[in-house]
Amino acid sequence: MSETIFTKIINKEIPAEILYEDEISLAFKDINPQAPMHFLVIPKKAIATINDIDKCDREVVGHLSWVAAQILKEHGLAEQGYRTVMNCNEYGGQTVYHIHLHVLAGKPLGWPPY
Ligand SMILES: CCNC(=O)OC[C@H]1O[C@@H](n2cnc3c(=O)[nH]c(N)nc32)[C@H](O)[C@@H]1O
Repeated sequence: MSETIFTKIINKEIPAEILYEDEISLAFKDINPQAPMHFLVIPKKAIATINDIDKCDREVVGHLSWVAAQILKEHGLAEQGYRTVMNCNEYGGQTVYHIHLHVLAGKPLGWPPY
């Protein structure tokens, strides 16, 4: 698996504002927030894109949404609503090739998201 900057965050080699961590996932604030609350939830396994999710990864990918909801509930932001986004490759605007669930909350979000 190719290393990305997220590997360094997982290994605590570079700092991040961590919101949640367990043996298979990590959640941390996005460095360039696009909403009042904008964080990322990533698997500790370095899966490059959605296209690279193996059948054996399904549970950890679903776990990312559960983690997102737990964090938002803790912050009182779950009931009002929020958006989760996972971008894939160039057209999806993916810039870090380690899958990550964007979680945007804290304000009404427009649609479509482009
Ligand atoms: C642009 C959407 N496509 C995408 O691939 O998002 C990647 C997301 O990762 C964020 N990011 C990049 N480097 C870092 C970093 O060192 N630290 C943190 N805490 N976030 C980072 C970036 O702001 C973007 O929202």
